[in-house]
Parts: sequence; C-alpha cells; structure tokens
Amino acid sequence: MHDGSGRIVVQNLTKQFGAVTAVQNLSFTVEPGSVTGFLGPNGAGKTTALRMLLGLVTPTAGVATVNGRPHDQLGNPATVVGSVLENEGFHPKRTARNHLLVYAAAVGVPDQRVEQVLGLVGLTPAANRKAGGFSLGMRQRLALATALLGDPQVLVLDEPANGLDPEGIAWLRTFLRSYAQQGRTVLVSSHLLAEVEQTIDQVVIISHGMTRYYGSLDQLRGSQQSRVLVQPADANALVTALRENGFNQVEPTQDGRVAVTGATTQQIGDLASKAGIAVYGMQEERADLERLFFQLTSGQYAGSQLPQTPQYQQYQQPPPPQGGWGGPPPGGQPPQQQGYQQGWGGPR
Ligand SMILES: Nc1ncnc2c1ncn2[C@@H]1O[C@H](COP(=O)(O)OP(=O)(O)OP(=O)(O)O)[C@@H](O)[C@H]1O
Repeated sequence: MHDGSGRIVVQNLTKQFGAVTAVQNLSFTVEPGSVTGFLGPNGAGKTTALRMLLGLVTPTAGVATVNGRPHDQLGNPATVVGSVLENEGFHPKRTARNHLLVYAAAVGVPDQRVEQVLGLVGLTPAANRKAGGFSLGMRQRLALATALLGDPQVLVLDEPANGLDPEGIAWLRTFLRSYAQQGRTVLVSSHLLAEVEQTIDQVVIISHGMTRYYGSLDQLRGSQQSRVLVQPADANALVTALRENGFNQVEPTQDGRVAVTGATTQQIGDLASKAGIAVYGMQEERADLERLFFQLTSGQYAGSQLPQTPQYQQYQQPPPPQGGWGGPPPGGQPPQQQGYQQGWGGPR
C-alpha cells in the first residue's frame, strides 16, 4: 500500500564524483496527478539525480524524498515507487511471464498480479516468449511491467520512449496520462523535449546538474511571446497605425508583411479596420519551445555560464512542497531559470 500523497521532493541535492559535479544544488517538487518531464541534455545529471531519488546513489548533500521519506525508509519500496532506470538485462532464456513471477515473489505480490501487469503493458500475447528474443520496445514494456508489479503510487521512468516505434510512443503516452489521472505521480526523463511534450504537463529542466526551470509547460510556453505576421494592403500605414496606438514592437518584414509582438490578431484586425487598411491574412507564430529548451540548456555544451535571457532569472529557492507544481518561485516571473535531468530497467 502507499501512504501519503506520492509527492516527490528534491531539495538542494548534490552529487560529486571526485572532481565531477554531476548534480548541483538541485531542487524541485513533483506533485501527484500529473506527468512531469525531467529534461536535460546528455550528461546533465538526470540519471544521477534519479538514482539518488531511488536510493541507488548516496547524495553528497541534500535530500530526495517520496512521501516525505528517503527511499531507504519506504518499507516495501516496490509498493510506493516503481522505476525503470536503464535497459537492464533480462535473463535471455527466461520468458516474460517467468521473469515477472520471480520479481513478484521478490516484492511480495501474488502471482495473479503478473497477468495484470502483462495486460497493462500489452505483453500478454508474448508472455511465453523468451526475453532474449524481445525487441528494445518489448524489453521496455517488460521493464515497465516489472515496475508496476507493486501497484506503486509513483512511477519514475528514465528515457522511456527510447526504442519505441510511433505506435509504442502513442501507447506509452496514453498509459502514463491515465496513470497520472488516477492521482498517481509520474516522472519521465528525456533529453528531447519534443519526445515528451505531448505527454507531460509539468516540467523540470536541468543542465550542468542544476535546475533551469520547473513549473507548468503551459507557463513555459506562455512565457514565449508569440508574433503575429500580418499581410496588409499598405504595410507602412499599418506600422504607423499600430505605433500610434501604443504597439511598439512592430517590424515590417522583407516580404511585405508586418511582424507584431504583443498584440492579438483581434486587436490588430480592429485597428486596421478603423484605420481603413485592408488585411489579407494573419498568421500567429507558435511559441518555439524547442528553441527555449535549447536556450536554457545549451550553456552545457558551449561551456558558458547560464543563459541570461532577461525573462529567465536564475532560480534560487525551491518552492514550498505544497501549492501545486512548483511554478515560479514566490515573487518570480515565469518561467524561472535555475541551474538543471534521465533510462529503463527492471526493479532495483
Ligand atoms: N559513477 C560516476 N563516476 C564519475 N562520473 C559520473 C558517474 N556517473 C555520472 N558521472 C558524470 O556525471 C555527469 C552527469 O551524468 P548523468 O549520467 O547523471 O547525466 P544524464 O543527464 O543522465 O546523461 P545521459 O542523458 O547521457 O544519460 C556526467 O558528466 C557523467 O560523466
């Protein structure tokens, strides 16, 4: 059984491997009922952070808890947190069902649970096949089935989309969302925002072992000011009219259009109509999340300091454990930038 809420709290977590600081003062909170992406480029410190959360690596400083307790104080951890950290080797000659039966006995759940988890991950038809002949995608499903044996409140998955075909990714997306909708906590790492963008609602972005941003994906998206590209009959007249009405972020483009930031299509349309300027089309540019993700994390490869985009201040304090998804720290403007990360395998 799981007690408490399934909340994950990471506070000032640090891991030093000799001269290498893999994780540096990392703080974030993951609330139940949502899918949270744990994002960062390769080497950002994702796996190390997840391993500390799962009690596999001892922190140099700081603490990571589930339901307010470090992993080693969870009692029977398999019933609280299920994880898939890396592509652990399954015994190649053992069938999927037998593999699960062995682990079911180890975590103290009845054999019937094996049939349930096989069904949950869509592996029932392959239950009697040997894991040695499985594709990467099937091995990932088997790893997930193993993590689900204890019916955990919290799921922690490191790069779960690796090796899955588009159908598998769509399946995983639906599975994780419905898992979270049951009030459970899902934390999924990835180094590709696009891979998890449609699955997650919350995001923790790390780079250089530090949190760069955490909060809602919508808020991150909303922080990117979108532009409207307007095709008017008279570009100069529209620029003048917009500026006269207080819209100063207005630029004519080389193809005769006008790029407007900070105004809605309705505001622009109304204003053009009042000024008697015909408008033949308007196109709203979507916020480019990928670009923002790159901006937040690229310093890692450039060897530079944290990006200092004005609207992203360096994140200083973890938010209080309660009060939703971290979001920006109190008083801060969204999104907050701080210092920074990710695998699959069976139970520990
Ligand atoms: N056992 C270890 N000994 C020394 N350095 C380590 C060890 N484990 C990780 N590191 C280093 O810590 C940093 C973070 O590694 P980590 O594997 O946590 O990053 P990651 O974000 O998971 O990367 P990836 O996406 O490539 O798996 C890297 O520089 C890595 O080389």
